[in-house]
Amino acid sequence: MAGYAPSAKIELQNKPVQEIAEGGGDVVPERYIHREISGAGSFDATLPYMDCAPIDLQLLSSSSPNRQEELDKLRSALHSWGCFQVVNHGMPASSMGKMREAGKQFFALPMEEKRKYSRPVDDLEGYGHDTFVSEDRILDWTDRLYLLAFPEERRRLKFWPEKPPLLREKLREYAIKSQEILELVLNAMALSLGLEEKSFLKQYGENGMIFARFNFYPRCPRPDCILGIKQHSDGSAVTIVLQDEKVEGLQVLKDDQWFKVPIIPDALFINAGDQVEIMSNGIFKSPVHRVVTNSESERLSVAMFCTPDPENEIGPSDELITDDRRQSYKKVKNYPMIYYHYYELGETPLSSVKI
Ligand SMILES: O=C(O)CCC(=O)C(=O)O
Ligand SMILES: [Fe+2]
Repeated sequence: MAGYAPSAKIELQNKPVQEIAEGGGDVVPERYIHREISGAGSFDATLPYMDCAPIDLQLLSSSSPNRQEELDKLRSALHSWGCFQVVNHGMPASSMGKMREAGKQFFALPMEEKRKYSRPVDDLEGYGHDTFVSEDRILDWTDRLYLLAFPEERRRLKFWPEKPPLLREKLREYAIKSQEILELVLNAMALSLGLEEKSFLKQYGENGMIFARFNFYPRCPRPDCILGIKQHSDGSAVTIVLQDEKVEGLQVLKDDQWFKVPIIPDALFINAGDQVEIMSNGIFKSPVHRVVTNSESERLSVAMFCTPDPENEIGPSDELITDDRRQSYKKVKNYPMIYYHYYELGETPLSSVKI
């Protein structure tokens, strides 16, 4: 296969993707190649777009007579897609722009500057790329900066880049706003299912955490067989994604068909994570999604993974367990631990807690 270089495997597998990409040429290490899907048009640009109407967050949490209609829209989007785009979310467009700018400026820094924030092998936080214990896991064409961003007092600033100065300041603000959005969304989710408004937020707990992940996808010489992020669902309760303002790449699986997520200016993309699928007893889906690469443009996104208090027990709400709908998930604590264990092995984490 053209561009397939087995001999490069050991030498290159731990390099940042950005360095491989900057090396030029179309030879990429074997560990990035999805052989089962390689071939022209695998990640076809002609795929349909996800055609789900954006949700108005302000309306969801208002006392307007149109609120119920918006709650119904939310329930239907989460049931069929597991995700939606949100407008009127309260995140200033300027904050969104600054976050993208900060991320782009960070990845544009010289490697030695970025390496000051490298993720240690036994840690989740810091700058780095995929590392898998298992040799046969295919690697993602992305470099990342992963930081616990909320609550503020739990930040580990040694991983927070000093350059560009914009990053620390803007991420701090962005995380506080993200927590507000999360709370509104969890409450609306519960209400839309006829539950007590705070029931999901109570499960989430007061000691929940938000992890920010800047995903940088360099230009890729083989978009036909290399993925920016392989298909997965998120281990969070809710993920709030700030997409690149120009470059598409995110795709969602629904009924065995991939759909492209369109770029809607000033909207945020929100998806349920596995823990909301559990709380809703499977009524809401934690969608399988992936990111494709492209050879023309790099792409940057920022995902905010809203993660319940690891001490809290997460489980299907009692009211959602009925004669017609049996309990489909076990109660879990610290689900991300379970998630990473199965993800490493290439298995579906959520299956391990299904009854
Ligand atoms: O880059 C994106 O648009 C989504 C990223 C994503 O799915 C993730 O970080 O889990
Ligand atoms: Fe994701």
